[in-house]
Amino acid sequence: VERNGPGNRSERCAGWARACPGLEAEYQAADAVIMTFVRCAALLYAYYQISNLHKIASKYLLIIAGVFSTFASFIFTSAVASLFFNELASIKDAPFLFLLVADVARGARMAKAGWSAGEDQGKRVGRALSLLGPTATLDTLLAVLLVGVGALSGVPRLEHMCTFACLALLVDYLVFVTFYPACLSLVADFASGRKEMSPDSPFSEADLKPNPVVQRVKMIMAAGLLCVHLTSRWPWSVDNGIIEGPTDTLTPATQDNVLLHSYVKWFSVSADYIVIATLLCALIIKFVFFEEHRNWVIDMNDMLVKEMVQDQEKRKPKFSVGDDSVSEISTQTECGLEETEWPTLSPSSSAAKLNAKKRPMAECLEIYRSEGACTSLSDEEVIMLVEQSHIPLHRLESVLGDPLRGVKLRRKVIGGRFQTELAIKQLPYLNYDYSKVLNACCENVIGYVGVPVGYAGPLVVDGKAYMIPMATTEGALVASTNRGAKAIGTRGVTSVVEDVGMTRAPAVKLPNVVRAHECRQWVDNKENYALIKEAFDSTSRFARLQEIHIGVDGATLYLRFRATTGDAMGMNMVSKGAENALKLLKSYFPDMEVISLSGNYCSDKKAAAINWIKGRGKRVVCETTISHENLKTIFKTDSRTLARCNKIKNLSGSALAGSIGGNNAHAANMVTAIFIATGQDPAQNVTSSNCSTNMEICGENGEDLYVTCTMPSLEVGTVGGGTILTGQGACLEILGVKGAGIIPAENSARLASLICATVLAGELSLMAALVNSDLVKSHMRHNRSTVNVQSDMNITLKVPTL
Ligand SMILES: CC(C)(COP(=O)([O-])OP(=O)([O-])OC[C@H]1O[C@@H](n2cnc3c(N)ncnc32)[C@H](O)[C@@H]1OP(=O)([O-])[O-])[C@@H](O)C(=O)NCCC(=O)NCCSC(=O)C[C@@](C)(O)CC(=O)[O-]
Ligand SMILES: NC(=O)C1=CN([C@@H]2O[C@H](COP(=O)(O)OP(=O)(O)OC[C@H]3O[C@@H](n4cnc5c(N)ncnc54)[C@H](OP(=O)(O)O)[C@@H]3O)[C@@H](O)[C@H]2O)C=CC1
Repeated sequence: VERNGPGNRSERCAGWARACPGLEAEYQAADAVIMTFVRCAALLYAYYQISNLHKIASKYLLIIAGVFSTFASFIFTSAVASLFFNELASIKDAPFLFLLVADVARGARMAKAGWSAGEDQGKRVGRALSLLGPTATLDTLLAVLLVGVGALSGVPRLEHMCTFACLALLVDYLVFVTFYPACLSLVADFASGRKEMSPDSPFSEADLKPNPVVQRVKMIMAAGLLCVHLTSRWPWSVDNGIIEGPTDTLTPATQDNVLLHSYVKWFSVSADYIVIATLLCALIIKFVFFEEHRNWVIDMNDMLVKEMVQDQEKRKPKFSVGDDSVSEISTQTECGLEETEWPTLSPSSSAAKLNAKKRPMAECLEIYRSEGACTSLSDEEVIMLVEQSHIPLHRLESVLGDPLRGVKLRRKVIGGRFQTELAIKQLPYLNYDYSKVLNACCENVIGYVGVPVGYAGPLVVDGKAYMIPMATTEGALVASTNRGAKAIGTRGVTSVVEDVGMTRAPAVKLPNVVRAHECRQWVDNKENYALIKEAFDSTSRFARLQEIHIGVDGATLYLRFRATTGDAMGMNMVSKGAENALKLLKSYFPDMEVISLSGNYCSDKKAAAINWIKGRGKRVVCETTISHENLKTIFKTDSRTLARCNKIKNLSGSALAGSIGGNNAHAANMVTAIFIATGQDPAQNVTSSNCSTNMEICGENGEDLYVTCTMPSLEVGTVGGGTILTGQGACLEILGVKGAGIIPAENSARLASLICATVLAGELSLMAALVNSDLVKSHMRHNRSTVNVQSDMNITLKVPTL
């Protein structure tokens, strides 16, 4: 390659790591233009990578992969480059180059493998490396050959930069296959167990498998480029026509010429930097203010939503009925979305809409299989794959890497399959954090049901006033509880709580009653119990076995494991512990058969006397005294009437009905409303509503009322289960019991005492309504809507003629 410089100077400037003499002096306009172009391209490429990264992985991965792989590789490259380049400072474009060659997405994919939930992160990183390694090798080879072409360009600075870029690529590759996975395994190990850092979608090896078609194209390109390099760098072709000129032949200029030359040089350099600076500012502004991200963005769709809200008053929708997304959004706003909170629609869904042409099935399948995900497929294409059973409908969230888009597409598929589009559109789905639901609270999600939350209070419990959130659709319930809280007043409720512990009772069968008896005796032995306890406790940081109570039925044993579970309700925890304990027991009794991990002697979610008698979860007792004055003014009754009714209704009536744990008026009402509001398992209202309400006259003249509520089996938690959801978490926060307490079970015990105190308030108020014959009247006022209920006038009762 030959190049003529100023002053008729010829200079050979091609080849690996060969310095270009007089580089600074020969700052040409072409050089500046090319360099500006390269820098702009680098910035745009980096911007593209950053704005696309979140599709691959969560923000943690973005931070790990982005910061670590770019920064570490840059440091290593600079260190290696200093061995080849005398003046490292001359490579001032190195950062730009690095932006161009670094493949952050590759790093993010591997990070995802190490970060996904589950065990053996280290192994998965190794597996990811074995899958990504060959592609990374081919990519690096191809990139080196491609960038190496720049080193033949004849533009000095570009040649210099390309040489550096090749070096950077090789170092980056070495870092990626050695240092990076090692660090990743360490970080993943360190972070394992921190649930909040788990990624939003599980690791799938398919994510890492390369597209074979692309691989083949890359290999052909690499072969072609190799030929170019061989012909350009082969000794006989390089020698041909090369003039090894003097290194510095600048003609001495006049004073004016020198000045003019420096102005021109200054201007070209400044212009170069002005272009870069302007581009950088524009990109930053675009990214911060106009770009679409997962959690905070206003995109075009949101603008449509805003317009819809504005149009709502006029009741004239601007959009055609066929526009599915808009009509759904319209439903949402009518369902009561706050106008300031805009739903986040997935970037891919809006992008997908622009991609009007649906690609053929085979092509979509190839993309899905090669990427292991559907991020680059349009909504229609994804639905096509679902309908052809290539994607299970319940895996939508994970293959899309976008929970909201998963829910949205499932609604479409279900709506189409069962002709329920119109009904499904009435079900809200926007403005909800589905990432918390995934793998924790619900499957096959198509939306959510809003339940109104009211508050009762202030209710004073153990000297502190609380506002009690209650989620219910039973009108009059909150009003009633509120009245009870008012009557209790500042005297408040006093509570005592005992952490009984959660139970799980597997049913195990032995060959005969003798063996069953031996087994029972073995478990009852203190030393053996210690072994079982060790096995049980090893499964959790918080679950601690307290007792194994054994029920016998012939040769079948029911081992009722009872364990405290910190601030969690604890069903998953005790089940896990019991399973491990059974493994140990089986090693001593190989002839023991585990019939079922739950033998109904626990007893969970079914009415059973055992929980009433032995307790389950938290046992709470509350008491208060209502003054004669409050009974008269607030309840419009007196202590004798209430105490008498309580005896006849809650004690004798329930006994006559054969009720167990039902010596109360409506404890289940308050229990369930608070359960739903605070993310408890609603099905556990069965056992949790066990309550004995007692009322006695008291005071000097027997005009005050002493009331107690005893609830032996409140199954509640402030961590785990539905408590992690945003709204439910907010209600726990209102009560000041969100998450784990400072001492284990502190928060869950407080929640239990608040529920029992609320039950007491509700019991009082309903009893008062009953003795005053106010029940029907109040429910007609608070509990009967005129919407959707046919007017009485229009109903004609047709009496059949005989
Ligand atoms: C979880 C399964 C279903 C897995 O079951 P599996 O057999 O491992 O699942 P699979 O991957 O082989 O898939 C089989 C099918 O299950 C469904 N399926 C599979 N995964 C999903 C998903 N993510 N979303 C939606 N559907 C799913 C789906 O239909 C799928 O077919 P496909 O559609 O793939 O052709 C199974 O292990 C199971 O049923 N477990 C029991 C869980 C349960 O019932 N829990 C209730 C709570 S327990 C309780 O509260 C009360 C208690 C226990 O205390 C009462 C007592 O004392 O007894
Ligand atoms: N499996 C079953 O048979 C049944 C399950 N359920 C469902 O189980 C879920 C509730 O199970 P549950 O075990 O309560 O909750 P989780 O399964 O969510 O377990 C609680 C998790 O929180 C961790 N944790 C962190 N801090 C604390 C703390 N301070 N106190 C206690 N645990 C803490 C525990 O750690 P660690 O891992 O160390 O234990 C555990 O991983 C509900 O969704 C319910 O619907 C309901 C009935 C039956």
